Amino acid sequence: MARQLAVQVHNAGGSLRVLSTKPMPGTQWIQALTSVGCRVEICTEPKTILSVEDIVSLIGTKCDGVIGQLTEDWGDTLFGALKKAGGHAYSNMAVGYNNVDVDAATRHGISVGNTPGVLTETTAELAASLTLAAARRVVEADDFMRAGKYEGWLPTLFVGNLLKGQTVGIIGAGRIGTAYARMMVEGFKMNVIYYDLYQSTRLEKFVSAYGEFLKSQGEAPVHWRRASSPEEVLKEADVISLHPVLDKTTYHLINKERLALMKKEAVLVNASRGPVVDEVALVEHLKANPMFRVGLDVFEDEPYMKPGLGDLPNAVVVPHIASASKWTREGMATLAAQNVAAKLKGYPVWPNSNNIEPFLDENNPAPAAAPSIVNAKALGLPVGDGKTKAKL
Ligand SMILES: NC(=O)C1=CN([C@@H]2O[C@H](COP(=O)(O)OP(=O)(O)OC[C@H]3O[C@@H](n4cnc5c(N)ncnc54)[C@H](O)[C@@H]3O)[C@@H](O)[C@H]2O)C=CC1
Ligand SMILES: O=C(O)C(=O)CO
Repeated sequence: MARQLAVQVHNAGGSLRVLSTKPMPGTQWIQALTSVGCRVEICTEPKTILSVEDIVSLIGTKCDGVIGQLTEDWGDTLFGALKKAGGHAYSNMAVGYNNVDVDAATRHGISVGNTPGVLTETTAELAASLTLAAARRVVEADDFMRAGKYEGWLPTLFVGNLLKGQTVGIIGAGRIGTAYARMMVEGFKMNVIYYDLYQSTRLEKFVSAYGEFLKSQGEAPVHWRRASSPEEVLKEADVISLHPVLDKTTYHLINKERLALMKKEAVLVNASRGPVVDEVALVEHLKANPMFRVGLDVFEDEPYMKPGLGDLPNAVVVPHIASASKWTREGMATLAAQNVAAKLKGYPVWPNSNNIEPFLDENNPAPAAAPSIVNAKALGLPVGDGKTKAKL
């Protein structure tokens, strides 16, 4: 029998019971649930990652909805337990949902929400931060200063890579990949080559227009190119940033063979999911190519790094913080709560998950809709008109 885990309760008399497996930032998300009559129970256990058994215990015998985390294994066992407890709604507090067996949720008639859009710029900014930190060896230099090794300016001290006029490669030019590309184009006048299953017309139009602007200023224009394979990107780009979803087509997308195609002094950034990169092959490549650099926010075996990665000076590593801005994390919590609240209230699905701004305005009623349900079609859920306003 799993021990009783500590919870914090809001609106104790609420007719619907919604569990959050972790405390989340802000209060708007709690109001989104209590305002529609939910009792909200927040697990306050200090344990970083709850087990399936922990969550089954928290769900108990009556639970209408759950907000969970990307570190949790949401599959047949948990959706079966939620279904058995009378539940209908689940949401990840994340846009990525590779930790969720969506088919299992659908089989149990449970909606699966995610939180797109609210973390796009925050994540892209962290990827840009990792790009600069890796390209200009900031962490190595910081360590050097703190160790008291600085004896004065030298022509060759921590020489890194210039970004201006170089080529930035994007693999996965969706919301975040496109936002990152724009930052690198606007900020450093980089040329773009991207690979995605779909054409990114927004990115292409932006780079073309910005190139025309630069020409009007008497400056060299920037260019874009859509690659027909990841290999094209890896061979041509000086900086490559990974922003695809993690699925069977992107697992180990960067492997030993593709690393060998990259320029010896390239910078590789990963703020998508760790398993997109074969991390063992990456460690070997970093050891053999000291001028090759990486900036990593995610890891194949989170929270652990593959052996040797943490010892390498040409690797910048941070603990999955790409979406960690106050506005974004509070917004993720709000969207996740609204996904659950809307499903429990029988509201339709929002028609455009790429425009979630209306759900984040604290001064106006949120739409009476679920911001983003990834199995809405499979569950036959109605899609709203995008106009119905009501305070969730
Ligand atoms: N490190 C962090 O804290 C964060 C990580 N993420 C990760 O970033 C991912 C992307 O997020 P968004 O840009 O909002 O999603 P998105 O759905 O807008 O973009 C993902 C892109 O990947 C592309 N893609 C899918 N399979 C591909 C393949 N085999 N090769 C190339 N491209 C492929 C899709 O066509 C799409 O354009 C999320 O799924 C999540 O895993 C997202 C937010 C924060
Ligand atoms: O939203 C996601 O997919 C994350 O990784 C959260 O930062």
